[in-house]
Amino acid sequence: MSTSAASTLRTPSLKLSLSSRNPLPSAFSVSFNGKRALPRYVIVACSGMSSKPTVLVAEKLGEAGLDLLKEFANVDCAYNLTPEELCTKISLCDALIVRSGTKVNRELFESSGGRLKVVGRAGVGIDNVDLAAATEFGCLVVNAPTANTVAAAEHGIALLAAMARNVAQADASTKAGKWQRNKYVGVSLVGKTLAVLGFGKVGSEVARRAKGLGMHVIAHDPYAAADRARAVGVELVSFEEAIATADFISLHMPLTPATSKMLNDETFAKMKKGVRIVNVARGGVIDEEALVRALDSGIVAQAALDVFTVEPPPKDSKLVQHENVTVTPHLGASTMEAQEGVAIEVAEAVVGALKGELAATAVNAPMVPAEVLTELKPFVVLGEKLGRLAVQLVTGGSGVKNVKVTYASSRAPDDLDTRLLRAMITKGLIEPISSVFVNLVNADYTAKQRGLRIAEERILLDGSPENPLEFIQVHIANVESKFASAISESGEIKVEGRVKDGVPHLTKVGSFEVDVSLEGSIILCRQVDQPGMIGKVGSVLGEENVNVSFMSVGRVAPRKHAVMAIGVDEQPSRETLKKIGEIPAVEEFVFLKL
Ligand SMILES: NC(=O)C1=CN([C@@H]2O[C@H](COP(=O)(O)OP(=O)(O)OC[C@H]3O[C@@H](n4cnc5c(N)ncnc54)[C@H](O)[C@@H]3O)[C@@H](O)[C@H]2O)C=CC1
Ligand SMILES: O=C(O)C(=O)COP(=O)(O)O
Repeated sequence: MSTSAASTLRTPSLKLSLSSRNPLPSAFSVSFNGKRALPRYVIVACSGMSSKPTVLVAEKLGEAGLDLLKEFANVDCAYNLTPEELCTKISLCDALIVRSGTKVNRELFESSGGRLKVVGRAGVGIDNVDLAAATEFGCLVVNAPTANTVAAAEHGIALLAAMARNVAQADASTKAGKWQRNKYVGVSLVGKTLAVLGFGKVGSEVARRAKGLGMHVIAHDPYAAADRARAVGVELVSFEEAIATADFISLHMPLTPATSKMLNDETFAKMKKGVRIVNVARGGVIDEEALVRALDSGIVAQAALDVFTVEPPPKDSKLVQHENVTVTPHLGASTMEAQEGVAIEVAEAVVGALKGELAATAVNAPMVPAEVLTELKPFVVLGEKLGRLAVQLVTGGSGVKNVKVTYASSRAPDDLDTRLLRAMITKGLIEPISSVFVNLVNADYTAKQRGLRIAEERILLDGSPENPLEFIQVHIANVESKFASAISESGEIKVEGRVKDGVPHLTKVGSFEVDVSLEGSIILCRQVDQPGMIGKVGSVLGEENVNVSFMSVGRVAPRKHAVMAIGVDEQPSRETLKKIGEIPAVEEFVFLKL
């Protein structure tokens, strides 16, 4: 009998696997290579694939990105598929890469039959991806948020200048053989006020460039930091002030329910007469019919649009055809440099996700800084195992509905990000009792769907905050337990665990203190405390060649009740478990698979 299985473990590098072929995988597996350098921001993705995965590239992607993908996967470049063709193909694909032209909707996830595990958006805006559906289906969505920023900003500035000087209209007129120098007198940019709406990556780059053109730049962004704006020499103002004072407005916010049709009849009415508008964000942030009315009435003197509510817009679109409107066919990100960069950025994210590594640009899962993740690794494993143990102790009652997780730490609550822990505890709680696959992406969603309420509680401990956590407790309320001793004084199933030398341990069951490494499986056994019990149980297991990896006894008082926790490497047969139950001093016992 070995007393510890922990000695061979090294610091694990976290690798979460998710296999679509196995509905109940132990999907959160730890690899012990310890070699990988983690990216700055990390997120857990998924793969348990044995053969080469297949990546469907549905829109044109730069060669450098394709080369990266080909090193790891079978790459199917199939552009201009109809939605029906895409739905048919998707069931054969593990990952899909798109730009803004493909609708990645619920139907597509349904058609994938659970195989699609990663969607890569080769660009920023993910409004063409149904994130709720992706999350429900446990599909990670990654994007390429940085590589096209400058391209979009440069296009915004190009449109601003072209609009102010009627470049497109004058070009068409000149090519038509006319020479209309008086008709195309423009307006100057210098000294004019530009309101940047959405002071994120693109917005701030536009602001920087506009300052260089001598414009007075203000910005509105409810979520942007004032000091970041100040650093560019830009004042953050309210939406009302921005639209009322601007000579030019440039739009740079994402399309969300909150920003949809942000510019509409009501807001156009509050603008300075003769305002000029640039949109390289998303068509949907403008009510396009209202914009036509504002152009006709002269409130808006000119507009320059790269993006439209429906792309491509109808041929007879009044907006596109309007003589005071300059249009481009969604070219913001379309420079050679940006497309090469975006292709590499998205290909790296998709390959990493398929390998089960931690992706840097996840959109529908929490991003946890690498330093934090490195610290939390063993606690994440502990959380999942405690969830698994706790739920297996339930035998009846009103269902697993109310779970409380207690984190005891000497760190201030702000210093402890529990999202990853909560997700993996949820996984541990749900997977043993359902056929649902739970990962970091869909954990909260799945819990909600099942009516499982997970309340989190912190206990602030004195002492050194060196370790992120002292212990984690999982409590399940309003249930009966198949191991009565697991019910705590407050009437709930309670299990507690700690990390010792990097290895998760079970340290409390109900009111009984135990100490068993959380590996393999566990037998919990309550008996009348008396000499020889360890030997008796050990020899029953030994007879069947079941190796005991760890054993500990916790008791309320000498010669009273004691709970023995036994870690076993192999699963004992029914007969062996029955023999343990028949040992006279044994009052109850349970076998739990981790
Ligand atoms: N035309 C094109 O080819 C391209 C278009 N884009 C689009 O440009 C937009 C901005 O992209 P990034 O700067 O990379 O994104 P980002 O996420 O860095 O910036 C967006 C900013 O909008 C702000 N915002 C959110 N709601 C707002 C509201 N109600 N009012 C004002 N601001 C709000 C956010 O706080 C954030 O600072 C996105 O819609 C993106 O899809 C980006 C690249 C190319
Ligand atoms: O990145 C974005 O948000 C864009 O709008 C670029 O779209 P595209 O990849 O050119 O279809």
